[in-house]
Amino acid sequence: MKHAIYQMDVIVGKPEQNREKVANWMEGLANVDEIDTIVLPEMWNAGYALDQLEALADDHGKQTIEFLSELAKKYDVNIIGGSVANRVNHEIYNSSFIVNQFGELVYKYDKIHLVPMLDEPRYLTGGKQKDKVFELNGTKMGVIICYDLRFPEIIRSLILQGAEVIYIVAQWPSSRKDHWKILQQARAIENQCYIISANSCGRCYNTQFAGESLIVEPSGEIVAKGVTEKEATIFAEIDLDIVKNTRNQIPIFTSRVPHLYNSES
Ligand SMILES: O=C(O)CCC(=O)C(=O)O
Repeated sequence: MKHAIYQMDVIVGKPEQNREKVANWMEGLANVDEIDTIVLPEMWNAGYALDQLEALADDHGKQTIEFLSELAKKYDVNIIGGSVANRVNHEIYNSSFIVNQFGELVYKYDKIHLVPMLDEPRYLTGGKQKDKVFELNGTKMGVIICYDLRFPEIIRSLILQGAEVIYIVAQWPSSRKDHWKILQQARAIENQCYIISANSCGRCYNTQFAGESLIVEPSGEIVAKGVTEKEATIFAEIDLDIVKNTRNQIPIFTSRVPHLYNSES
């Protein structure tokens, strides 16, 4: 599966301009015909304009779904739609929409873990649905959003549902970029899966975002990486046989002893 990741400099508070940016980026992808899946970063519609989300959030994700569906059909690609501010009645979620190459919505995920350091719980509502895998081109996959990366339980849960690829969409700050890289490598190694991340770059108020979107193999090796703090497109092909081979060589999933893990505590 060939991927193109958009390490986007999101324009804060300007959903219309950001949609235009994404559409132009896709138009400019020279080899879009060969790409199976594209990946966008977190909150790419409004950025972290948290105090303006009442006005900026997409109502029931309608505009986002329509926009992504059109792009998916036009370019015949699956879209891991990053995440957007999404208003559902009186609540605003940080939601990821996944659309297949036929323009069909295959999954929606609302960010479960909200970030206290950013005051997210004041402006957003945390997801209430249990995490689930989705399928693209016959492969089971999962998606999580930024701070979720700090909770290994959520990725393990997706892996135990059969995921071989985990997407992480983020606006991760430069100040903690070591965590960004190390946590992704650790999650790839311990779950023997691909980790594919799209981070933003640029600034929002006083925060600089790291860029450095990654594709990490099940061995933990980084096979593609975006530049630091600048816009970029990262191309990489993943080989799912590597997941199977890694799981055969070090069979951690048959060595697990779950009845001895006090996982609810
Ligand atoms: O966990 C972190 O250090 C960054 C999290 C974050 O910025 C986010 O979830 O948007």
